[in-house]
Amino acid sequence: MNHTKKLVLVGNGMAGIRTLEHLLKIAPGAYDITVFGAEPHPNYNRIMLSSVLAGGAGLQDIVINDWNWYEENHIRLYTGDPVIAIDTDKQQVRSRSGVCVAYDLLLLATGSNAFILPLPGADKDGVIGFRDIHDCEMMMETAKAYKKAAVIGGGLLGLEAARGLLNLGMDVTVIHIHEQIMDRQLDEAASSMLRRELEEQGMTFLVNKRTAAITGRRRVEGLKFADGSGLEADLVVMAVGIMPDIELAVSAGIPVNRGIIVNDYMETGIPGIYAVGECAEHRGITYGLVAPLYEQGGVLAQRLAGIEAPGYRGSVTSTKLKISGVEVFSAGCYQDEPGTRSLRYQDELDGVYKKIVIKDEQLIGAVLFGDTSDGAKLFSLIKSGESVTGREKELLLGFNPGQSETSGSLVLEQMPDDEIVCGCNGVSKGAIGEAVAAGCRSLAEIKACTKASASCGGCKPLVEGLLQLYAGAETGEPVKEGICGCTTLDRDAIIDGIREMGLKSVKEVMHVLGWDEPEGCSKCRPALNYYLGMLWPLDYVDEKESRFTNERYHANIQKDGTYSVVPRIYGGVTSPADLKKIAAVAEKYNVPLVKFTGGQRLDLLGVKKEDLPGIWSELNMPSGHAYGKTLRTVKTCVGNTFCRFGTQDAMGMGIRLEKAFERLNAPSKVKLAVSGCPRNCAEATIKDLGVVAIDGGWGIYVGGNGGIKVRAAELLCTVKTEDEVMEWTGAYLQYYREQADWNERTAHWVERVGLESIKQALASDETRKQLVGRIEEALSTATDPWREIIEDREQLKNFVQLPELIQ
Ligand SMILES: Cc1cc2nc3c(=O)[nH]c(=O)nc-3n(C[C@H](O)[C@H](O)[C@H](O)COP(=O)(O)OP(=O)(O)OC[C@H]3O[C@@H](n4cnc5c(N)ncnc54)[C@H](O)[C@@H]3O)c2cc1C
Ligand SMILES: NC(=O)c1ccc[n+]([C@@H]2O[C@H](COP(=O)([O-])OP(=O)(O)OC[C@H]3O[C@@H](n4cnc5c(N)ncnc54)[C@H](O)[C@@H]3O)[C@@H](O)[C@H]2O)c1
Ligand code: SF4
Ligand code: FES
Repeated sequence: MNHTKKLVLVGNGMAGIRTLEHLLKIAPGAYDITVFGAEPHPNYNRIMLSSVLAGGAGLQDIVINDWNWYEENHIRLYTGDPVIAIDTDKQQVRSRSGVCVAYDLLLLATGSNAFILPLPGADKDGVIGFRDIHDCEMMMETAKAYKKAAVIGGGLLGLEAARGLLNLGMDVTVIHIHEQIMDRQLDEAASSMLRRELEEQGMTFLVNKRTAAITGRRRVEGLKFADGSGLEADLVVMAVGIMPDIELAVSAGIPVNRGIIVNDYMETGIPGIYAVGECAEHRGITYGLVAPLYEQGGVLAQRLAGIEAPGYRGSVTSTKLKISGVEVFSAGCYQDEPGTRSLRYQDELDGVYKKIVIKDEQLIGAVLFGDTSDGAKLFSLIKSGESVTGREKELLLGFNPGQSETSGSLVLEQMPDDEIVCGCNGVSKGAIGEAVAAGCRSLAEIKACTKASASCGGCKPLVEGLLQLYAGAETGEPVKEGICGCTTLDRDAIIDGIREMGLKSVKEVMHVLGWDEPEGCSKCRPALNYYLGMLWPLDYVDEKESRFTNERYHANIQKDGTYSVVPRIYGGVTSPADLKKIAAVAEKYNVPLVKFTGGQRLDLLGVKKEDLPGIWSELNMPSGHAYGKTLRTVKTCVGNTFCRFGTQDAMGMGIRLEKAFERLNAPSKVKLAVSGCPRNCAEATIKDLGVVAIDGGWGIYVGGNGGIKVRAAELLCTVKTEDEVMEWTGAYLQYYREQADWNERTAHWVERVGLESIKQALASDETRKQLVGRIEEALSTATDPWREIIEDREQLKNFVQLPELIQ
């Protein structure tokens, strides 16, 4: 007689199977297990459906446990056969096909259903939710025959669906009921930045819109809105939230509210029946993300294994939007509320926004846009609840291992071993440590071994940090990692690949070098665009779509959506004629603010996009490139032309440098300055390259920065003549162009590689001449972008309606 207890799991999804995985580990053979799944598939990673739709993964890639797994673990599996009744007295379940199975313990993990708005016409063909493989396949089929997609709901799911449909070649409109998209995860600033970015990717948004009806005959033809307007659509995807699937529980008399009510041990109101996952309601909360569901699964597995352990207390959640090219992270309480203190950092140039919310000395929430690399560490701090007093700056501006006692590496070191690092796949810090101990030495190997970072990718920085912590220290060498989550190749490998295989476009690089994400992301696309331009200066045609907004519009976008215009003023030396032109333009276009910049330039702020070409044309001055990864300004003092202390002509030197290197395409922005004596009024020693006059010559200083982390420039060399200044500057800048990572400022680069190595590289006359030759070649193809746009009707269309074109 078999005394093994019978466990029946209803729901072959992520939470239920995760619970079984745990249970099999801690109590192998304890139960005779049967699983019923309504879908005709083995257990798969639902999260990855977004990647499947977007073309980043195939259905075969998202299976978590294949058919063999069930067999190997002696699990009886019924797929495509939902349980339709539970007899709680007889303790047995019955499936749609009539299979009856008795249980000692029953586990409900039925997940959720997509919420379909009960609108007139919601039953038409072409109206679907986005929840399972079937929905995904249906969208992919529809995209082959139809063009216009409408996604109702601008939340995580709606936006990921919209991105996928764009990749499938459809025109996509997202209809959102509120003003701000992702209003459940983001504050106003981050939401606006996200919307702008997605609009640039090709999405159209209709906000503050309430859908009233779906029109068409058998198949959907359009939407009608409550305000009387309408939209044509061949496909409507509803992504307005989810409803826990409690139908079966209700029919069995199990107590429910929004979800199936459970206690801290996932027990329902009926003894012997448990619920886990999205269908379960714990302390009044139902969850819609896997991390908390995996936590529930862990607690339940221990309960089923008879292990005494603390119960489930509820979870703080974090989310990351899985759209390549967009970095968005949100965790905990992200809105300002009474008793909370919010700190914000915004960098309009690089499109970065960060906000942290503090209450009673603890970090309780964070929103990151543009740079989410600290997301996982902030999330870890939110969960730990430790005091963050005095660490606000570090939290907001970024963890920097080795900088302080409270640095990022310390956060990782102090993290308990059982803390989950990868929420999507339930991988703990300890498991990463074990993988490294077993020989994993790259993110790809850790991914293959543990599945950490294989889904949303939000944990990649944390996994990389742990890899560095465990393997970096052991080997004494930094671990080489991919330039972003789309590839495992580092910069050097990519550059070698491009060179050796003669690759000539961003797409080709991603294809030939085996990118995981076929479209790349906001990190790798501009980096590849830069590397290709640097390697093939004469042939490569710059890919505008791989550049950031500011570089595409050749103006700095401001927080209210207007732009700023900074004409080039060489060396900061202007003339009455230029000043008159600037004043006339500012008056004519009602420019709200005219301001001197820190680099001695005049900035016209608050300009509307459609006025840009007109202003550029009437200024008739070159672009000051105040927006790009290029030479920005050469600041000068008056030097010996007027100043009684001056020993050299600082203005002349500065103007010569600026005229030689303007329009230079660089890994990051480059600022120069020239001072006429060591009093250094032009602050040359906090610039990327500063030239300071000394008696009978010049000192050239490099690697300075006056930004977030002030760094004093270091002396590269002293020279006698202006020509030598030109040669050393050219050689140094070209060496930086060739060696630095994309987006790496000179200060970081010099710190990383060490000044000595740069001095050595530039020591020989011959090498310097070659470097100068190459920089001149690169500069020979540079044109003035403002003029180029004014003279190109195609490009002008991005700014103004054709009838208004400036000739
Ligand atoms: C496109 C998409 C992207 C997502 N991205 C993320 C993300 O990036 N990060 C994140 O954390 N979360 C994400 N989620 C949410 C995440 O997938 C869910 O939270 C998770 O899958 C829920 O797990 P579950 O086991 O509770 O439910 P499910 O995975 O839905 O599993 C429930 C299963 O039970 C089956 N079932 C229902 N009733 C019965 C029955 N009577 N008999 C038998 N079987 C039944 C269902 O068919 C289903 O297969 C995403 C969801 C979608 C749809
Ligand atoms: N990257 C991720 O973490 C990820 C990705 C996809 C899905 N998910 C999860 O899947 C579940 C479903 O996602 P979701 O985005 O549908 O849910 P959601 O509740 O997060 O968002 C739904 C959005 O639809 C909007 N909305 C509601 N009614 C509307 C209407 N009538 N018209 C237009 N907009 C309306 C809401 O304001 C909300 O912003 C969630 O639990 C989500 O967390 C997570
Ligand atoms: S740096 Fe020297 S030369 Fe230049 S303004 Fe100052 S004192 Fe005069
Ligand atoms: S947290 Fe999503 S893949 Fe790790």
